[in-house]
Amino acid sequence: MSLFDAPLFQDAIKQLEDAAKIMNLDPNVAERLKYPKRALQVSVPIRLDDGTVKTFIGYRVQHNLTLGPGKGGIRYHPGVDLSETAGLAMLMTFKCALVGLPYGGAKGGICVDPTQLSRQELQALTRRYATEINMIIGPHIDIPAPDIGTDGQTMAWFMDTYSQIKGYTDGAVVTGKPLEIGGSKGRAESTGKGVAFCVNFAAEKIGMTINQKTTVAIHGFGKVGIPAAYDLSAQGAKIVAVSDVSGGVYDVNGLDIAKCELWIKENKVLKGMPGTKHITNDELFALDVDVLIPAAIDGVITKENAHVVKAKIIAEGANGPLTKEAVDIVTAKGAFLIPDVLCNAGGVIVSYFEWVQGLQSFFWDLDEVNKKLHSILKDAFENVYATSKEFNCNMKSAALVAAIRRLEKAMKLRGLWPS
Ligand SMILES: NC(=O)C1=CN([C@@H]2O[C@H](COP(=O)(O)OP(=O)(O)OC[C@H]3O[C@@H](n4cnc5c(N)ncnc54)[C@H](OP(=O)(O)O)[C@@H]3O)[C@@H](O)[C@H]2O)C=CC1
Ligand SMILES: O=C(O)CCC(=O)C(=O)O
Repeated sequence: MSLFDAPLFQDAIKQLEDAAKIMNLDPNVAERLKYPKRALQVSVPIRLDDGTVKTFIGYRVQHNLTLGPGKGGIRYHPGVDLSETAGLAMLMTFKCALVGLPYGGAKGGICVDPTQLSRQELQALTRRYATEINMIIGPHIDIPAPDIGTDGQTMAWFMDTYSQIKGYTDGAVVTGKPLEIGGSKGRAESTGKGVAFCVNFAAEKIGMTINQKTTVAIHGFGKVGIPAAYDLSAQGAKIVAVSDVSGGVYDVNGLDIAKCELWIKENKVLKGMPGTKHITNDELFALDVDVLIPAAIDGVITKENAHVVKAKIIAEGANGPLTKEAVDIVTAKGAFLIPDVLCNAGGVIVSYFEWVQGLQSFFWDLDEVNKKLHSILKDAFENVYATSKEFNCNMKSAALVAAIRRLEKAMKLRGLWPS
């Protein structure tokens, strides 16, 4: 697999080219943005509980560092490869630029199924990976965070390993840490909360109010899907379906989210939850709901199934859940699409708050975190919406245009690209 092969990377390039055309972007800037600045592949050998040694392959890619240190999650998933990681790093560049954070874009990951490893093996994997990529990370170089298959515990092991190498405790090297070791209030729920904020902003634009009549389906019931479900159901919306790899559970009267969360904690998968109807993930996409939130993995809505989507608002909680062709189909049908780099930016925004708080050793209360999150997302949403009107394009293209505008100015001021 080359750097350019993954569908997500190719899709990111297509989005970039599309935005470049719309905004008549300087071709030198477009050319520079097509390539990651730096990509590191590492071997991560660990001793398994049975005494054998197994080697996993890990990556850290920094796409563009014009605006500041690299920022982006670490993914543990069997689908991780260099090209997908590079595509995700590119999306992080656009996301951070769009919401005005002083960060560049980066992403990392290991090709592994974390559910097949014990806690001890996961700790060994994380510590060895942190050691192997140590040379290109740091609080002012590149700051990882959780993504699919990783969590606060992963960040704690990562931060501890980095601190051991440095010889002093340095929490600002990662975000998404548990509160006890310098995490921020609100980070764990921030991505899902941001998705719920964006759904409300979009609803307002199309004259919809989120209330007891609103129906919602959520694909992916993890760190993004769960808090989004809680926030929207707290507003009265009926979450009629949620899903994981085993498929979905459906209740026309609305699911009890706390019960779903408890069920998954005890049974690992949603399938079989009493009092609900089992549906497939494909059936979930086709539900006649007001809001569809794909919050699992990329490339799940394509030109093959986009035509079955009926939702009025599609909120991209995941990175790249709709391919470019799918975005064109659903927006042509009149759906309001909230693009990933805006919709799921709540996570990196509160990561930024965590980093700032950690560097200052001065921590904020939850209300302050959530107010600041709302304010940044609202401004970014209005900017993307206004850009979509200015260029007569969909929200996906508008988000990239708005992000690249900011980035282009910074690139030219710094003179970091060949003129
Ligand atoms: N966490 C964060 O702060 C941020 C995450 N994101 C993006 O959001 C998405 C989800 O991340 P996150 O919630 O952290 O990940 P998690 O690992 O916490 O949850 C992922 C969820 O998606 C489900 N899932 C995985 N593969 C499939 C599939 N093929 N079909 C259906 N469901 C599937 C998982 O099911 P199961 O548990 O059964 O595997 C799980 O419910 C990713 O695209 C990520 O990049 C974006 C911004 C920030
Ligand atoms: O919180 C962060 O730093 C990054 C989160 C992330 O990986 C993402 O937004 O896709």
